[in-house]
Parts: sequence; C-alpha cells; structure tokens
Amino acid sequence: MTTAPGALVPFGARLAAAMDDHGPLCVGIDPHASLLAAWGLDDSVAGLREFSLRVVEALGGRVAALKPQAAFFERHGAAGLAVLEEVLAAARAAATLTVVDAKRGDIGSTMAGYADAFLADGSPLAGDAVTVSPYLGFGSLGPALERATATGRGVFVLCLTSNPEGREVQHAVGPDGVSVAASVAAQAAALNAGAAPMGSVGLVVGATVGDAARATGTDLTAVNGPLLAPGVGAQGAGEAELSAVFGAARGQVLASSSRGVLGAGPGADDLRRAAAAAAAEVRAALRPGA
Ligand SMILES: O=C(O)c1cc(=O)[nH]c(=O)n1[C@@H]1O[C@H](COP(=O)(O)O)[C@@H](O)[C@H]1O
Repeated sequence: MTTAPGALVPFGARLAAAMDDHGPLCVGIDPHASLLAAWGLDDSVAGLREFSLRVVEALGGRVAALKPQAAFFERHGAAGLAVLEEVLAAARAAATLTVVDAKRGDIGSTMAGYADAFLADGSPLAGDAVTVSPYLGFGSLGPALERATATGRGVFVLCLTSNPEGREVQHAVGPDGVSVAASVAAQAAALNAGAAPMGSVGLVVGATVGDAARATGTDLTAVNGPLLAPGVGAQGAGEAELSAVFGAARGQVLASSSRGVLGAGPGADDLRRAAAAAAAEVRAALRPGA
C-alpha cells in the first residue's frame, strides 16, 4: 500500500498490515487478580502496572494487536487509569496496535463523550480502536463512528458475543424478520462499503458461537471489516471452532486470547512461546497455507 506522506492511514488498513506481518492474533491484557497472584504480584496498582507492562514488553512487535480490558484498570480508580494510559503509550512505542476493550454505548450525546475519551487525538485513553455496544441502537454509535473516521481509528461493535447469555438479545428477531445480529452486521457492512483492504468498523463475533451467524442470518462475508473473535484459549475455542464459526469470512478475523496466553507468564520467553503457539493455531484456521 502506498500512502501520501502525512496522510491518515485508516485503522482497517493498519490492522490488515499488522495481521499480515504478525498473524491474525490479538492478545488481551486482562490482569485478573488470580493471574497477578500466579505471577507473584500483589492485587494492587503496582502489581497491575508490573503485569501489564511486562506483557507489552514481551509481546510488543510480535502480535497483530494488544487488547487491554478497561475494567481491570478502572477498578483501581484514577491510579488504575494512569496505568492504562502507560500501557497504551508503551504499546504505541512498540509499534503495536491497541484495542481498548471498554464496551461503551450510550445515547448519542453521551456517546460523544466516550468518543472524546477513547477515539480522539491527544486523549491518553485512546488506543487504535475501542469496543462499543450497539444496544442503545446502532445509530447511537454515530459520534464514535464519526470520530473514528476523522482520526484513523476503529471500532469493534458487539454482534455475536462469546457468552451464552448474549443470544437473548443478539438472536432476537425484529418485526422486519431480521435478527439483531444481522442488522448490526449489515449496518457495519454499509459503513465499510468500498474500503480496501478492509474498513475500520469491525464486529465482535465470539469464536465460541458455533453456527450462530447462519442461525441469525448474519452475513459475515459481506462486512468488509475486521472480525474480532474472543474466546480462543480459556473459553475453549481453537482451530476447529474458528473454522466452523467463520468459514468464508475467515480472512477478516482477528482471533483474541487473554488468559490462554497470560497464564504462561511471568517469564517473557514463556509468554512469547504461548503467543507463538496461539498464533500458529489461529493461523492454521484462518489462513491455511500462509
Ligand atoms: O469484546 C471483547 O473483547 C469480548 C467479547 C466477547 O464476546 N467475549 C469476550 O470474552 N470478550 C473479552 O475477551 C476477553 C476474553 O478473555 P479470555 O477468556 O481470558 O481469553 C475478555 O476481556 C472479555 O471481556
């Protein structure tokens, strides 16, 4: 891809390049208290900082993206948010894309506040993309979508989540006969139309959802945006599950694992080995022959 000097490269293009370079694996930074204990760290801000920065240090420049889960930082208040800021800056310095997993969603005027926090240039909490929730109506995400476009960032909209409870909302069918998930995917597809190599409006589709896309009439092949697939590793999904869920859409998938990789720590080499094994497994499912 050639780009004019100084031109904004959209998130979708940056992620596609990172997936080509490093394989389609994202590692989630989920500093559970139990993981901190297993690493010999306290469940404190100092432990949180040590854990998260060690993950960035070990895996920065080696995976397509890192995905810090905001809740584990927010639970420590301002000091925890300061650590999240540091983690995002460290990943940026390591030239590694970040997805802030915040799952935000609110009425449009408040969504603008979240867009300022997670998608604005100069915000210390802005990574390269953020996870958002469409359950106040897809249109309520407008301010985030506009801000992402303006700043070359991306969003991942929850579509078919990896937890079994998600079905009661996502599989529901509206008066027009279209499921909620299919409607979310179609609206993302419309926003990504014509983007190459792919657009910046991604979906979250869990690697554990089996045939949910077919069952809900959700056309993942038409999305033309990244499909973030959590559920690899600790939630039980692997090569077979990824192949079954994504089929012909597999080329757009960024598979994500948190505990499955983090549990191998604290040693940097152990983390790298676990990430490499996870990357090989997801590559076999998503890019066979690559
Ligand atoms: O948006 C997410 O990242 C997400 C969506 C989803 O459907 N399921 C899901 O597990 N996640 C997140 O992905 C991570 C999964 O962690 P592990 O189960 O440890 O790999 C957690 O941070 C979840 O919040």
